[in-house]
Amino acid sequence: MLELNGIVRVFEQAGTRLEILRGAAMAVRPGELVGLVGPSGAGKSTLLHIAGLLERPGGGSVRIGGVEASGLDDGKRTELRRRAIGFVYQFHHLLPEFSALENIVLPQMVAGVAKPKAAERARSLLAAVGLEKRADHRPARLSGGEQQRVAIARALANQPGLLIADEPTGNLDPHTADDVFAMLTDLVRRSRVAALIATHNHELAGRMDRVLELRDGLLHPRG
Ligand SMILES: Nc1ncnc2c1ncn2[C@@H]1O[C@H](COP(=O)(O)OP(=O)(O)OP(=O)(O)O)[C@@H](O)[C@H]1O
Repeated sequence: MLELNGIVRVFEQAGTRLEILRGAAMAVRPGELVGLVGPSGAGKSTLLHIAGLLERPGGGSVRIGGVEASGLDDGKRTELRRRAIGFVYQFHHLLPEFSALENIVLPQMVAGVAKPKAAERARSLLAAVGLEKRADHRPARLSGGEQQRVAIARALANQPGLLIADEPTGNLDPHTADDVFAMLTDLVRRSRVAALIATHNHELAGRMDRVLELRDGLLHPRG
């Protein structure tokens, strides 16, 4: 579902060249959970931005569902990103003035799904993350773990083939992180999404199918 080859990214800072990615390569299959670890500043977020078509690499190939993204113009890249990729971040980024249900309905309506169908899917996703009774709550009335569950349901609203998550449980206490992570992995496996998840939590990383370590600009299999 996701294939990266020879990914290069160089930043220029005050006259210094920072070679953050120097030919990183990886692939994630449908239903597979791949963990991404590495020291702070190694370039994990940069790699996720490139894999998520939010940033263009300085070199290399990004294929999403067999489509080579490098040759696409910005409009086509946005279209591919909206159709094929769901994102979860450390902070939920839910819209505060909308309910949990509406937060999951809206991205579907943007993608052209009619409201009744979008609401039906949103309800089933809320049930899948154990929040069917919280459908009408605004984010401020949900706990941190519940907010993150809604964010995960929202990321899966348009049935993406690829889920990209950057520290999805990084803002939660250890017990809640554990619960949310278990729910995320279960949902990913059941919906056959390919998932690439960056985390500093080595215990959670160890529960994924594979772990890749980003070091010196390259990806190394771990374990
Ligand atoms: N737009 C930019 N311009 C210049 N340097 C950048 C830019 N974006 C990232 N960097 C640098 O690239 C390096 C990698 O950053 P990145 O956020 O990808 O690391 P990370 O592995 O996700 O770190 P952390 O685990 O701390 O979140 C850092 O040294 C950062 O300062």
